[in-house]
Amino acid sequence: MNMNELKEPADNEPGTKGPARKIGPVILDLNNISLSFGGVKALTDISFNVRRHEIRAIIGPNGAGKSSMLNVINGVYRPQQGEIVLRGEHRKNMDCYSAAKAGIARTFQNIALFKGMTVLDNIMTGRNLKMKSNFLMQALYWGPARREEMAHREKAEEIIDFLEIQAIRKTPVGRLPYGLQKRVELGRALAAEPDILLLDEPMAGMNVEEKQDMCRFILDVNDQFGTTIVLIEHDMGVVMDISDRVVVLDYGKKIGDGTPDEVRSNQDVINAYLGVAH
Ligand SMILES: Nc1ncnc2c1ncn2[C@@H]1O[C@H](COP(=O)(O)OP(=O)(O)OP(=O)(O)O)[C@@H](O)[C@H]1O
Repeated sequence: MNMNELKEPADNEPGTKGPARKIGPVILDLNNISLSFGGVKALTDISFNVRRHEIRAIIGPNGAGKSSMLNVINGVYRPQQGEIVLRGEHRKNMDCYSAAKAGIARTFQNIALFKGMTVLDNIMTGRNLKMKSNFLMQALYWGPARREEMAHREKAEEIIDFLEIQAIRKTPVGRLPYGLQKRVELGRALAAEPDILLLDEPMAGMNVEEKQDMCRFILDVNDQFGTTIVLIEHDMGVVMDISDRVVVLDYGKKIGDGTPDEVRSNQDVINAYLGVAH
């Protein structure tokens, strides 16, 4: 079977996570994306789509181009070729600000939090784009600014409850173990109330128990908030368990695309993971 001739999943067909979940229409389309850094071709003519409410994994060996792909989606990198279609709107180039405004949030491979600030304050930074009052109003903590701040804090507290981190809400992030810092980073991304959440190796460096917790939170975010999730993950067990569809990159090229079962039995994918010479 040719993995590139991917069958579009119908609502709730096997491979989706359960009867309550509805995979919707395509929300994000990446068409013929190519990206180079000088002589290094990070991505070559990559096309795939993401459907509303789905959990879409990007996998591949080290250096395959996975992080570059996320960076293209949220406008950190501008591809030399190709285009992004977000909710039917063609965007030749995406920048970070417009991606965030369009409801795309992300976490990073290496934790990017303010280590000296508390969990609550770090999560509050995720509300930045939603804040309407200007710096002076906030500094004076005046009228509408005060009401607005309270509403944002309430939202941050809701996220803290959701992620079960009430006990550490006042703890500086730098003092927390790695697994909890990753959870706080997820919290900060959720604070932006994203429509599409990009997770770059959310379980890297975690022990088994921490991975199980993170899997549960990712599935809950997807179920309860309906958030579309695009994740890079090296743990194949996790990828195969929680993803609806998986795209596989190798040396910047797409070598597979399909349900976990389809990808698992794709010979090109098996070769890439076994290190068969090109
Ligand atoms: N900013 C950059 N400048 C130069 N080369 C880069 C840059 N970012 C990525 N690359 C190169 O692009 C290629 C793809 O890198 P990328 O980080 O996207 O791969 P990856 O699949 O995420 O790898 P890993 O699993 O190791 O994180 C690699 O050859 C990498 O060295």
